[in-house]
Amino acid sequence: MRAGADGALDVLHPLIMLVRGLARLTMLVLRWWAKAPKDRRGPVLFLAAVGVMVVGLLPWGPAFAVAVVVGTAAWHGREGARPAGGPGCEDAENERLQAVYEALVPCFALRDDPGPEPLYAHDGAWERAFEEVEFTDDGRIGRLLVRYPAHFPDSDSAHRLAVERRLTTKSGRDREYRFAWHEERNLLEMTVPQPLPQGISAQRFVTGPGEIVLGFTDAEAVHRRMPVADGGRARDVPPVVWRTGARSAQPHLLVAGAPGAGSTTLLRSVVLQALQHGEVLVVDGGGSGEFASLAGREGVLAVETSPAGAVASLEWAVHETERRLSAASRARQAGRPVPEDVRRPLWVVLDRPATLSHLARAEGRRDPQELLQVPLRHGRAAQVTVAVAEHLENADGLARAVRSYTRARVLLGAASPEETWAVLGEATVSRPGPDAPPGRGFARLGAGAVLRLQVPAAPDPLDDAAGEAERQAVLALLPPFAAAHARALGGQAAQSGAPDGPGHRPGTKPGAASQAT
Ligand SMILES: Nc1ncnc2c1ncn2[C@@H]1O[C@H](COP(=O)(O)OP(=O)(O)OP(=O)(O)O)[C@@H](O)[C@H]1O
Repeated sequence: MRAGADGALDVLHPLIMLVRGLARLTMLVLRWWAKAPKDRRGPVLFLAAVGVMVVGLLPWGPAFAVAVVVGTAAWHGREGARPAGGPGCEDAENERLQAVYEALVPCFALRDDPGPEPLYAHDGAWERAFEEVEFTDDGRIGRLLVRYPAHFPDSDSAHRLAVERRLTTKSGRDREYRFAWHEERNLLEMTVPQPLPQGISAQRFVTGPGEIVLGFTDAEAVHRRMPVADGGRARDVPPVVWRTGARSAQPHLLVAGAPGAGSTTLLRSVVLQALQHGEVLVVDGGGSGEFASLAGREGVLAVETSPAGAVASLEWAVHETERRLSAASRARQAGRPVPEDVRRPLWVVLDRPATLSHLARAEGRRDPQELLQVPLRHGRAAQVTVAVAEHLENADGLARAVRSYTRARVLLGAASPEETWAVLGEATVSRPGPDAPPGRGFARLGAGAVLRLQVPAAPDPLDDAAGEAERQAVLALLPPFAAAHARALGGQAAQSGAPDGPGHRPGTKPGAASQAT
């Protein structure tokens, strides 16, 4: 019985294909008709009638015309119905698109539009407004190119956000969307982006001096490709590279994130890269010991976890910044090259400083964040880079200087459009989906585009719960322990006239001491 039905279907297949193609062609014509302005319909109808007459008068014209129609219908009907569909599929798609259109009417329609046929009206058809539409295999909108009226204030982010919100709601909130506003053509493109490169571990990235890989982004968002090792395989991925140093327009970094979204991991990844060419002073305000693996390593000046230690180390960083500035200025005046110890990058890395400031105030001490003002303000010229990470919910505990001078920004995890605006200076309704892994978010360097970001995995190597391969990757990047380093640092600081290195404990390794407490 079943074999018989299959046989009949095989015999009827060309006919089914033709009928399907004819139905699709008819839909195309009807859609065009609904979409076309009234004043264009008449002339086109007239031209079509003339064409039919001319073809009818030619000797082989009708036969040729039938052959063209059959061929076109066969071509259009060659692909079967999509899984979501069958005959009802197009109806369902039309319904979805009409719902999206209706949702956009309040944003785009003018109350007393003088035009005879406004693009957006409550009884309007989506066909006129949506230039291109693509559906995914499961019947959901995958891409939409929306034409909007010229009066829409597309440079106003609140208006843009309202449109993006409605599009997201009507297209399904459980997915991430990317919006591209083409202001010069009054077009808005909504796409569902491909997943970002994931699971890439910390490693020696192929970068130039002063370049730090924050993570990886969409292929179409950046031109650069970077070879990385991913689970034993080499692949090229599009990186988000932050340029630091004297020529950088964004010399300092602020990472804000939901708890557990991976901001500490990003700082650790930054420190591992910074240690390749410079020295790092770490202040761990969370006090959870997540930077303990760095203590005592070559190039790590201190790992402070207490308000007292943080204040002492940051006071040293202030003096060191000033020393570098005056040494560089003296060298330039004398026509000498800037000394090597002034050109060597110094990093001041703070995780959760708001907590530390709170504790310092409670203990009647100086707020450690106050001391960041000098490195933030003058660090660029002194090769001093500041990187700060804070939980979104504590972002109001960040000092003004931190908020003003950190122009490289990263936002990790779920955030409201308002929080996104506060961190990135641009609101977007798009957010990592519910299944997004930690380390997913957005990056913005200065006034550049907001880029989706996946941070490489760089877990605390002392964390037993982390994956073995990722922990080993971090351990392989850690510099060796430096027993003599603290003594050298004390001597160098004494020579330069600055206080005795971070923590003011001459001859000791302040980071190791303070981490141990
Ligand atoms: N980019 C990443 N890739 C893989 N795992 C990650 C990534 N970022 C973070 N993780 C994992 O997610 C967990 C939380 O990370 P992390 O401690 O960095 O987040 P956090 O935002 O600093 O959290 P907290 O609220 O504890 O301060 C850890 O187990 C970490 O290994």
